[in-house]
Amino acid sequence: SFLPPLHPLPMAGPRPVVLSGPSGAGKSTLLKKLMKEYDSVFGFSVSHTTRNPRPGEVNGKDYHYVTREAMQAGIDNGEFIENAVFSGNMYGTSKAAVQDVQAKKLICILDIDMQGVRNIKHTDLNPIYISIQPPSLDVLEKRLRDRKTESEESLQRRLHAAKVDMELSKEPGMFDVVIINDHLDEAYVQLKEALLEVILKTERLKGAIPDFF
Ligand SMILES: Nc1ncnc2c1ncn2[C@@H]1O[C@H](COP(=O)(O)OP(=O)(O)OP(=O)(O)O)[C@@H](O)[C@H]1O
Ligand SMILES: Nc1nc2c(ncn2[C@@H]2O[C@H](COP(=O)(O)O)[C@@H](O)[C@H]2O)c(=O)[nH]1
Repeated sequence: SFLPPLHPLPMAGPRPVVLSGPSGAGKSTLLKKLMKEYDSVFGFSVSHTTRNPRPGEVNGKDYHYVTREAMQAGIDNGEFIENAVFSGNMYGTSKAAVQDVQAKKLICILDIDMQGVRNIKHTDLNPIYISIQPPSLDVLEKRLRDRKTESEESLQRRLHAAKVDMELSKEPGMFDVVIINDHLDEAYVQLKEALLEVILKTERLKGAIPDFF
């Protein structure tokens, strides 16, 4: 006769979320809105970088700001899930960054470049991949210039990377959802729609099964 298993099979927790797209497309702007509205659902994976902090950025919150030597030592030591060089600086997602968020029973959101997306696809993280794209390269350039965070050299490097990114994001299967961030409020609604299932699942499960994660 059929006997149910003594211990039910462990259920997988909600999938992490990867947000990618050209520098200046609006990833951080959208992410900050989302984290503010759903602070009990999402947690940000704080990357490491060798670039200097921008005015207002906080070490340990926006990034872990480290030297090249420290970053390379961490990479050599196997502490990173993925890492890349972008616009002349090193960036990477540490295993600890993702674990810190998961320990708080939050859905982990990663803000990473296209190299990061490709590398994460070879891991077992299995996230939802969302690309945030600008309406055009001209609009992107204007946003980056108006942000006043980049030198001319850094700006040109970012625009060059953006052209590649905009092409790659069209490759079938690269992203689950592509959002054009023209009007911020509309892009934000689309982002919430893309994440609705995972938001509802988390809110429901947090109430019903506290140890789901
Ligand atoms: N829909 C929008 N309309 C107009 N300006 C926008 C819009 N979305 C974002 N911005 C502005 O564009 C600039 C770039 O946005 P943001 O810094 O969020 O981009 P990002 O994708 O996170 O860039 P990076 O990858 O370099 O960190 C910011 O000054 C932001 O205020
Ligand atoms: N592969 C990774 N890319 C990352 C990571 N953290 C951020 N980024 C990407 O870098 C660029 C530039 O960021 P900025 O803050 O200097 O403007 C942007 O596309 C980010 O998505 C990471 O850990 N890994």
